[in-house]
Amino acid sequence: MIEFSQVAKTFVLGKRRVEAVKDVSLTIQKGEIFGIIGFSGAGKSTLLRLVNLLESPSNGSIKIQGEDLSSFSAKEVRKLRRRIGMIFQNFNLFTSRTVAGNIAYPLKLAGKPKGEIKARVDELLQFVGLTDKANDYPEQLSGGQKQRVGIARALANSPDILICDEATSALDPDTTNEILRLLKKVNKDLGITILLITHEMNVIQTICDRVAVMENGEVIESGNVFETFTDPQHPTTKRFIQSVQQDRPSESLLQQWQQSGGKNLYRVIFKGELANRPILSQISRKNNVDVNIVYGSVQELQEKFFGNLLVSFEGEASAIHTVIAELEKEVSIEEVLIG
Ligand SMILES: Nc1ncnc2c1ncn2[C@@H]1O[C@H](COP(=O)(O)OP(=O)(O)OP(=O)(O)O)[C@@H](O)[C@H]1O
Repeated sequence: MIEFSQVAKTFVLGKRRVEAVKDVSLTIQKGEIFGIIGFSGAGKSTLLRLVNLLESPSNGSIKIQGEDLSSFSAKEVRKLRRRIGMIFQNFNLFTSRTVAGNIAYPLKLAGKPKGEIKARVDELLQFVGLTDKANDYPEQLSGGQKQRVGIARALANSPDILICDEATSALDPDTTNEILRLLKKVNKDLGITILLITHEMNVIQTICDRVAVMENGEVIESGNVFETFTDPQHPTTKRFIQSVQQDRPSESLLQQWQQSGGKNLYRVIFKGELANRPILSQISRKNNVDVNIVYGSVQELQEKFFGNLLVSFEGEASAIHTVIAELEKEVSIEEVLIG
């Protein structure tokens, strides 16, 4: 659907060159929700702006449904932009237009007849749950409601792709989840491919199918969200995941545990259907070892279980050894170093 091949974007500012995007190759499939995560300055916005040709690449090519954007005439660029809806962190609504007026705007630009515009606006208001706010002005709305208007406006011309630029970064956690549910509905019910950028791992975890992690203009890791969460490779990816996982208690609590005579701690990671089997208790019981869960969580990720537990064992040293060796055959287990 969207194919980046060795894409680079360099800004030249006098004698300074800023390599905002370097050698990015990614394919976003039709119908998926693809998230790009990275810290500030990683190059995410630049990459998005290349998709609707607000910027053109310095190198490489971008194709949408097989068409190379570099060959587009001005007219084709205008047509392309109609196929791509966009929503923003700060909503970018027209303050002097009503909710209905904001949603009608792109339809007017596209030259649609009045009756058709009215019907489409009503349909979109219903889709985003704002029928009763049609005649309000943006300043009368909450942040979540403003973003709903932004989404309705982006959908007006029935795009194939929706691009979301930090769409929930200005919202509180509850409103963020509400907007993420709406984006999921846009994807599922309307079949629209979503490309989003964010610095919040929660957004990736909640709605994305696949993710790419960017740093210094490069994609440092990409893949399926479940695999990336359960087996991150790059230290930056691990940092993002820790921000939503809290997979170990604070160092001071760990030291208290050790000082009070606590046993060695092990991290046990269960994935998918393994979480349905009582492996920990079965293997421990068979070897006459007790298992103590000290910290951790079991979460749902992409409709699969993902367990991340800190445990200690009590029993004969050789029996504990056997338990760990048997567990290693089924799950990921490693000793947690303290300090
Ligand atoms: N028009 C521009 N001219 C010069 N440099 C730019 C321009 N746009 C972006 N940059 C630079 O390119 C780099 C990547 O910026 P970009 O905005 O793409 O990152 P980002 O990951 O989206 O960060 P943020 O979340 O803070 O927007 C930064 O160093 C930025 O200063």
